Amino acid sequence: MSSRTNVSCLHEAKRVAIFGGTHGNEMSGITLVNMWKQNSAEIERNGLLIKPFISNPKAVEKCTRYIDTDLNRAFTPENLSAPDVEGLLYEVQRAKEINRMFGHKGSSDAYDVIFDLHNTTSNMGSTLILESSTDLFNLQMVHYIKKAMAPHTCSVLLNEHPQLKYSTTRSVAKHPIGLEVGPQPQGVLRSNVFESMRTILKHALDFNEFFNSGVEFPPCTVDVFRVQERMDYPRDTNGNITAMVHPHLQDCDWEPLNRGDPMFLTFDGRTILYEGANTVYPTFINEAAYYEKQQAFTTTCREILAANAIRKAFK
Ligand SMILES: CC(=O)N[C@@H](CC(=O)O)C(=O)O
Ligand SMILES: [Zn+2]
Repeated sequence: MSSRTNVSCLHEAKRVAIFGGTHGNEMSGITLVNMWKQNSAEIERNGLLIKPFISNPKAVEKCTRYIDTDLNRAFTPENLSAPDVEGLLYEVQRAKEINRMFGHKGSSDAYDVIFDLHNTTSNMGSTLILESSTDLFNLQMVHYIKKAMAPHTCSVLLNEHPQLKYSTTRSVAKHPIGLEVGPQPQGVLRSNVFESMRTILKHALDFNEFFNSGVEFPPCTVDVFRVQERMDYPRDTNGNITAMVHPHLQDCDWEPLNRGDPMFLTFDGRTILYEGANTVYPTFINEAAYYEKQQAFTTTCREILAANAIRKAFK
């Protein structure tokens, strides 16, 4: 036992998976994972069992986001407990398989960490996605990664919203963490995006190795962007889109959007302004995969999270 009371002692995090191809057209994660499946030297760390894994191989083969339904929304209690009958949607079947291999979700047998590698068509740069503001291990990890990446920025998106949170593939693990790097078109590999993702993952694995070796991480704070609201495109009565993201907003992910700022440009040249009372920080602006989800961008607010000091509990 530590003589200090302010250090949280956490269970060691030994089993770590790296998922690529949760969406079959996001090429950086797919390429990195396939590379590491062939030669894992780069991702090996002392005291860690690391498994690179293609999560939606059929979608990867077709270079499409999904076959029947979005795998990264499929890890609901209903899907995971559905009986194994013929005719299940491919991704529901796959979610059940992944839950058996890396879960079970919510149980003590689950993998410790799943890094899920994604690309966005939005100009978000390097982003880490968290699902909980109270996961000390993940908060300390993103703090470590942000520091290691400096002077390059690495934003943290906190998706903890009661209605907007979704049942991700990584949610099977005790410590789920998403990596979202852009801009990169679907089906395209860009070297800068590929290299950023590779560097973030290197730092993430280093953190994990240090933690398991017994290193103590001091208290820290993390600047995050907390998911607030989904904004849809303007539509006509038939549901067809009538406007585009305004040129002043396009590519301005993470930059403040104030009341009265341009938001959309209609096809007939009219500007639609943002009318919310508070300043928000938009992200996933004009993400290609979100047209089908009726989402032009996500608004977030800034928040500073504090994390206790942590170290591994001695057995
Ligand atoms: C563009 C994209 O696929 N983004 C991911 C974000 C995440 O992993 O939470 C998704 O919607 O599933
Ligand atoms: Zn994705």
